[in-house]
Amino acid sequence: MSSADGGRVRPGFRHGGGTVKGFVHKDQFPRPNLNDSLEGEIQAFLTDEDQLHTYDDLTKVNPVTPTTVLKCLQARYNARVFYTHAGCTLVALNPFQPIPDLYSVDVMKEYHCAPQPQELKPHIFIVAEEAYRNVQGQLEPVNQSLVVSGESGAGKTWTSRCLMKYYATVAASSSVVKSQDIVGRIERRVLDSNPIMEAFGNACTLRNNNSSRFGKYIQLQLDRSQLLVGASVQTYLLEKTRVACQPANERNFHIYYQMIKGATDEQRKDWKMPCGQHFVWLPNAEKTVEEDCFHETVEAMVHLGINAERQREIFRILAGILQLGNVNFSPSTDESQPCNLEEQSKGNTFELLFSIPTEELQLALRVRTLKAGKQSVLKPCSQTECSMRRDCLAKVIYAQLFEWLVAFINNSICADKSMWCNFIGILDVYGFECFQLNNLEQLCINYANEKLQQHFVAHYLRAQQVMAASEEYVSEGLQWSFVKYQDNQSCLDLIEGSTVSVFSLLNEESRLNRASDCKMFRVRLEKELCDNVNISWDKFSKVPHFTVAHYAGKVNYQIQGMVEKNKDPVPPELNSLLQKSDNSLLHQIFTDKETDNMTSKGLSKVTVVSKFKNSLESLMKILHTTTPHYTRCIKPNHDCKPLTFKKEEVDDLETNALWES
Ligand SMILES: Nc1ncnc2c1ncn2[C@@H]1O[C@H](COP(=O)(O)OP(=O)(O)OP(=O)(O)O)[C@@H](O)[C@H]1O
Repeated sequence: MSSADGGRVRPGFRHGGGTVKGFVHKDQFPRPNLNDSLEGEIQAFLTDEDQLHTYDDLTKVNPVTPTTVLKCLQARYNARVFYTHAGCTLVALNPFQPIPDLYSVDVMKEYHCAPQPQELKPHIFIVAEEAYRNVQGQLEPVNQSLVVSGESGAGKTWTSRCLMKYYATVAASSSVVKSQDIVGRIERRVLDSNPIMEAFGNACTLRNNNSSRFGKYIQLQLDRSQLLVGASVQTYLLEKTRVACQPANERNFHIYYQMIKGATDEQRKDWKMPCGQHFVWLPNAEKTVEEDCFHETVEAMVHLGINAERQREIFRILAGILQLGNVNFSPSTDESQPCNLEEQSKGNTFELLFSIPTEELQLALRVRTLKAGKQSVLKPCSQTECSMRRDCLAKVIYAQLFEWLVAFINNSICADKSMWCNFIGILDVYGFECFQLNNLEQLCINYANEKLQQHFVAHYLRAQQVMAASEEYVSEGLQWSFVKYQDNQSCLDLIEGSTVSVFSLLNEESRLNRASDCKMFRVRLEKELCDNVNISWDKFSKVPHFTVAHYAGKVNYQIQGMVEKNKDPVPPELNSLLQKSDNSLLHQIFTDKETDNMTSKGLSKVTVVSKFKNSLESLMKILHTTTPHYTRCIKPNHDCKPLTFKKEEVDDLETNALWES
């Protein structure tokens, strides 16, 4: 998610919160008085440099230390080997360039047809095939989850796409039906959901040119014959603020650049977007990324059944949002600078794009309606308030449009429940985040990671118990022992607990909706959570914050703005305005649902954290009923340079936590 400065701070994770240290051979325990001998063992292991790339499972490395493990990964990377097992986890190193034939249909078939795929070279297709075979197997649970994690730019989206392509190939139902109708083919439609969701939900950031600004869980539905018959997508926490505010040197969502770069003259005319027009909300438009391909998005829309008229409505809405960004409410000393919306937007722009009368839009942005008993009082907004209302309008429209698209995609690809019996889920979630300034977005993301960490720990320990009991280890006379791991339940209780927790206090403050909520939230946090060891404060800090000791390290969260973000208010005037739109899509997405959920003050009855917590709980429930498979993607250098592995830059917090001992 966004960071004001884009810079990533490395918290003291090496000595930070507890983590799963995994399962290491007893002889590998680094005891304080054996430091020298451990150092000796490390050096001895590293001497055989030519052999390092041959370790296809990091549990075979001896001793297991961050140094030895990273050296092995580096050696493998330099030998162009990008996948390595780490016990029950697959480690995927990002090559940052297409590798010929690594993911071809022939390679898919090789893994799919192999009697023992795990005997082939480590590959994401081993994970895919194992999950696929488990679905057929007798072992419960037969439903599978593929959890893909890693820091921004590590390759999660790429990996998820690879997995989807694998199943769309090996489990293709159309080849059986021999359908010639490519547009109607379910696997084609499932794959086509990717370019659409990426166009609307991904953006070029400092860390990744194609960064997903939302989390997603895709469920691939299989019938009795193991054929792919449908899919459904659940998304989490779209970073909607990006539409009206882009961090320095980053871009807005891809779709906007696709539109300005790929539209025909006719479309530009329709969207009132003449060539050369400057858009405040479209920074760094000169930067072109691979994902700037409009026709691919449109083609995918067509395949999924979004007809020309709907597309037109969608693009008009998007163009309208862009025009909003050019509306300026600050007083101008320049007399020639227009001050009303109509003049600023050159005529009837908003009437055409949003299908709402300009005067009404102007009124909704500039005037607040206060209820005093049965009477309504109109109060002009300050310039700051006007700008906030404008940004809010843009964000709420974009977020609702995204939600509508996801629902449309689901309608188009979801199979009737009677048609499928099992599923393979693919979870692509944002990794643990720690910036110089962190706020509600990071708190939610890191909370999700705490949840997944807990799930991983439980699964990891179960897997290790099975492994320890396996004949292989017994026959080799190896003794294994658990290394201390810290249960992160107390940190989860701190964040989400039902009695007194960060979320419960935040929600209370949000509901009270008092003017001094930031100060009150701080006071209450300090008072009510003063005995909790997982939270601390630096009372002398100029920026009020609290620090949470997460499993991957400590993170400071800024208190300023957190309550407001949690309330996520939408002025009621804006909602009623959008409901009046003659753009049938805009009208539809604002009619049913939003109003039911709003209080008269424009506050959502469900706060951001409650909504997120609920959706995460549903996800965890699903994960608990499946057999999980973990893939950890690793970014080998900060600058996304092809084939470059910089050990010192592999600072993925959770990855290090995995093999630190
Ligand atoms: N296996 C791969 N082979 C070739 N290139 C890859 C591979 N994995 C990732 N990449 C490259 O790395 C870029 C970043 O990967 P990706 O977008 O999947 O990261 P991410 O982990 O999803 O990041 P974010 O959290 O920001 O969304 C891709 O756009 C692609 O160029």
